Amino acid sequence: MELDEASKRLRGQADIWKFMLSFADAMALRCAVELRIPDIINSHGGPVSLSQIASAIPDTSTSPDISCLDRIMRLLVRRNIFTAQPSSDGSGDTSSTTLYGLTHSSRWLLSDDQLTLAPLLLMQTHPWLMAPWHCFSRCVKEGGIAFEKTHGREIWDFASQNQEFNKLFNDGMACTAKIVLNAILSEYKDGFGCLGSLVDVGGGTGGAISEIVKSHPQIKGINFDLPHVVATAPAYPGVSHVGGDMFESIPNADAVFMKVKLTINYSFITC
Ligand SMILES: C[S@@+](CC[C@H](N)C(=O)[O-])C[C@H]1O[C@@H](n2cnc3c(N)ncnc32)[C@H](O)[C@@H]1O
Repeated sequence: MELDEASKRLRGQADIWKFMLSFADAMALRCAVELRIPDIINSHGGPVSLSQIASAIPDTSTSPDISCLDRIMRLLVRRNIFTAQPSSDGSGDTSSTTLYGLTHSSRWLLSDDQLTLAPLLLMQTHPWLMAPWHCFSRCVKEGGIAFEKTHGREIWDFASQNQEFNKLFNDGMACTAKIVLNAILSEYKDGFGCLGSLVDVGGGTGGAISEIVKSHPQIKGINFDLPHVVATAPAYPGVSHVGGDMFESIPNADAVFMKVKLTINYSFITC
C-alpha cells in the first residue's frame, strides 16, 4: 500500500535517527571485545548472567557498573550479537534473571579463536582510524586523503613511526588474511600446486603466505612488505620475510600473490 506524505516524512525521520546513531552499534561491539564478553561467555560453556560477566571482566580495579553493562548487552541482543533468555530459576535481581549467550556473530569475536574478527574490529574502531571519518567534507572541499588530513602523514609512514599503530594495523590485517585464505585454500585446491615459489606483495606480517605454504609445503614462500612491518613478523616454517618498497622492486618468484583490501572505507581513508 502506498504511504501517505506524512507517513513518508515520518519514515524519513526514522531513517535519519537510525543513521545518526548507527556508530553506537560499532562502539558497543568494541566495548564487548574490550571487555572480552564473548570470551567470558565461551569459557563458561553456555549462557551467563550479567553478574557472571561482570565478575569475569579482566583488569578491573573497581566493581563494574552493572546497569551500564545491562544497557550495552540489551543493545547487542537487539543486534543479534548475543542471545538473551530467562534463567531457569527465575529468581534474583535483574543481573541474574537473564542469561546471555553467543550467536553466530559473536563467535567471530572470540579473541583466541583461529578465525576471529576481534583484532580487525579493534583496529577499525580505534580513535586513530575513526578520526579520519570526520574529514569527509574537507576531502570533498579540498581533495586529499582523510588519514593524512587527520594525522599529518600517510598511513604507512604513520605506522613506521608508531609501534602501537603498526601492531594494531598488522594484527587487524592478519586476522582477515587468515579468514580469506581459509576460504581460498578450501576451494582453490589445485591453483598453487604448480608453484615452487610465491611472493606475497604487501603481505603484512606473513599470515597469508604462511597459510599457503602450510597447505602447499613445496612452495618457498616470500613475505614482502615495508621494513617496519616485516621487522615485527613472526617466523613461519618455509617463509622468508623481505622488507622493501614494492614501487622500487619486488623479490623474484614463480608467481606474485597480492591481497589488497579496497573496501570503500579503506580506500577513502588511504588511497
Ligand atoms: C591493506 S594492507 C594488506 C595486508 C595483507 N595483504 C592483507 O590482505 O591482509 C596493505 C599492505 O601493503 C603494505 N605496503 C604499503 N605500501 C607498500 C610498499 N610501497 N611496498 C611494500 N608494501 C607496502 C602495507 O604495509 C600493508 O601491510
